[in-house]
Amino acid sequence: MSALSAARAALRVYAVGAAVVLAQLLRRCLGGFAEPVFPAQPERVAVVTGGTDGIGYATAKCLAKLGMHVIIAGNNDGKALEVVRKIKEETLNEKVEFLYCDLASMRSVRQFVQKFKMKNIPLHVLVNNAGVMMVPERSTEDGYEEHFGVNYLGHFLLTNLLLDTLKASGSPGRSARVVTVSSATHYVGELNLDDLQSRSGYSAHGAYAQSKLALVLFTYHLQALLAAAGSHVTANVADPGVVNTNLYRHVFWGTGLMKKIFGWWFSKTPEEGSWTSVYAAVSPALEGVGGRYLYNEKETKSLATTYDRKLQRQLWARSCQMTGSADVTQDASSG
Ligand SMILES: NC(=O)c1ccc[n+]([C@@H]2O[C@H](COP(=O)([O-])OP(=O)(O)OC[C@H]3O[C@@H](n4cnc5c(N)ncnc54)[C@H](O)[C@@H]3O)[C@@H](O)[C@H]2O)c1
Repeated sequence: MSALSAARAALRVYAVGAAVVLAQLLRRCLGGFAEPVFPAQPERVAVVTGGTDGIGYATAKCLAKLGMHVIIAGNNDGKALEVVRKIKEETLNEKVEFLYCDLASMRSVRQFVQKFKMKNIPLHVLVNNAGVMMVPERSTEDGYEEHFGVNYLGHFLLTNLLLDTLKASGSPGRSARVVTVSSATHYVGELNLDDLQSRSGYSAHGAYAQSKLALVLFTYHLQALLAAAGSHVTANVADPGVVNTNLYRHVFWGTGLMKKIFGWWFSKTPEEGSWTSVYAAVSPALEGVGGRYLYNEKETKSLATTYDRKLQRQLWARSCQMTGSADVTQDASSG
């Protein structure tokens, strides 16, 4: 990517961010974000990636409050004990735990799944929440560009490895659910199938937006495969809006400063940012409903390209190759 294309990618990301911020400010002036009422979820099990921080923490806490057994899958093991203790204390739910999972390592993702499966418990909700944003050019353990590797491929592999458990846990009228957290930046993302790893030139903004676009394409294709197989599992995308978290630690210093000073005013709180994920995870209105892009707890349209079935299939096939995964949903649909 040339310097000009990188600057264009950055401008596009900032433009979409500014549009979301303006809409959020307007909403604040008109009364703000009202906390939705979610039904209790006893006997249900959820895995939340990146649940030690930000939106993931708020999601894990909210699900625990609803009575779910919550397993936080994360790489922030330094915080794990404290986070689990806090959630247990605040929700009076003892069924909260942490299992190490570094999405930048396929080996770690596989180990996580192995440990999870050894528990012999069902899985009703998988929230693919963890993410990195605008990190300097770096590679994952497996040699993939970090945004693509962590945000997208790590979750692709995790979901595929957990699909059999999700399928066994869903039932007619009570589907298991995959919730994948994307972002408004997907609207300005471009998926370059010939250069998914940004080898021809790196733009942190472009790479983040591409990973978030890939997650939407992934979700829609997953939903199509699950529906074709008659599985009682649904897959939806949640867009949290602009949320006051540490995700912005790598942004341009001027933007970071603005966020520090005025963030409380124009951003959602992590709790507000988690509501769309929780809505996707538990709302009765979404029973049996998949393949939706959800924003502010409502369905909305994603970028036109995300509905391109051919592109979805191409990305899926490439992702199977890159993660060394069998196409388990295909197997299931034919079996
Ligand atoms: N904050 C926002 O404004 C915003 C906007 C749109 C979308 N999102 C999305 O919301 C999700 C949560 O972001 P956040 O704002 O809470 O950020 P955050 O930085 O507060 O939390 C991110 C979490 O992801 C985890 N994580 C990072 N790398 C990981 C790895 N290799 N393996 C496992 N876990 C890893 C971190 O440990 C952390 O727990 C992300 O997917 C982000 O892209 C956030």
